[in-house]
Amino acid sequence: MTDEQGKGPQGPIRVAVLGARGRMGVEVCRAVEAAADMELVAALDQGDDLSAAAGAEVAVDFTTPDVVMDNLRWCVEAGVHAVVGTTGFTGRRLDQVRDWLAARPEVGAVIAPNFGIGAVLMMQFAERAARHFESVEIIEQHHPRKLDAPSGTATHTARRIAQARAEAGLGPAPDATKDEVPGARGADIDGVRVHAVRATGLVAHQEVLFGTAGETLTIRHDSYDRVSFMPGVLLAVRAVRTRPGLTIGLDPLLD
Ligand SMILES: NC(=O)c1ccc[n+]([C@@H]2O[C@H](COP(=O)([O-])OP(=O)(O)OC[C@H]3O[C@@H](n4cnc5c(N)ncnc54)[C@H](O)[C@@H]3O)[C@@H](O)[C@H]2O)c1
Ligand SMILES: O=C(O)C1=N[C@H](C(=O)O)CCC1
Repeated sequence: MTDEQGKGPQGPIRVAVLGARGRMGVEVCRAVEAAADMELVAALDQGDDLSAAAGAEVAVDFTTPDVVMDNLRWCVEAGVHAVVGTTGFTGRRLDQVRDWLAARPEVGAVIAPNFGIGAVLMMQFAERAARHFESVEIIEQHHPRKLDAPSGTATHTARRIAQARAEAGLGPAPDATKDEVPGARGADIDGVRVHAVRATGLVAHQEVLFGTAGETLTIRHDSYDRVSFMPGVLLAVRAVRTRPGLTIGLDPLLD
């Protein structure tokens, strides 16, 4: 239940942003400040003391893969719910987060490789199509200042496709390549080839190309502006307080 300003019975949701001076952090600060039911209580970046986020109910992390685990550990131990968009989450990292959360069962964390609603649907559509096609490859395209390749979204998509193919009893996609310049066939993520393109002018884009006898299917998503991620981030901030434990991806929040 909310009042006329959209605030809950205990006032606005107190939000801290980690990575606040980054490309995503700036946009998240703007979105939180514009949301009637939220209050930005800390905007922190490299070198700032995390204890300034102790008064927050929810911390949103868009930092870098090398620091996100320390931030997340701090949040869980401090009892601050976490919404994490930073990439670099391997299965081992997710297990580690589950362990931390097990010790603080009232705390929630949402970790999503992509907060764009269209991107979430693109991944769902790709997972659904995966069982019907012999071949699949992913082409992701991003701005050249991105630190990681392939993208978190592409890695997550590849893992979901690989799982769907395995459940459908599909073997490896056909590929006669014998003579290869290293990298020409992309990265192998659970048996799915992923090609990473970096170019000025791009923001975040992905194509999933499926093929079978006589036909192909291309599923494509484009983020032209980082505002595209904000509805998903705000949705997660609102939801995480009542979702203890680990939530991976935005899918369960959309349903
Ligand atoms: N999940 C999504 O929807 C989504 C969307 C866009 C980007 N991303 C990911 O978010 C991350 C950030 O992307 P970006 O383009 O904003 O990068 P960026 O380099 O512009 O921003 C990262 C910010 O984190 C800061 N930082 C570094 N160490 C820190 C620390 N210890 N504490 C606090 N801040 C620290 C940096 O100074 C910088 O300002 C990347 O991993 C990217 O892949 C995810
Ligand atoms: O700009 C980035 O960096 C992005 N990172 C995420 C990823 O790696 O999938 C989401 C899209 C934008």
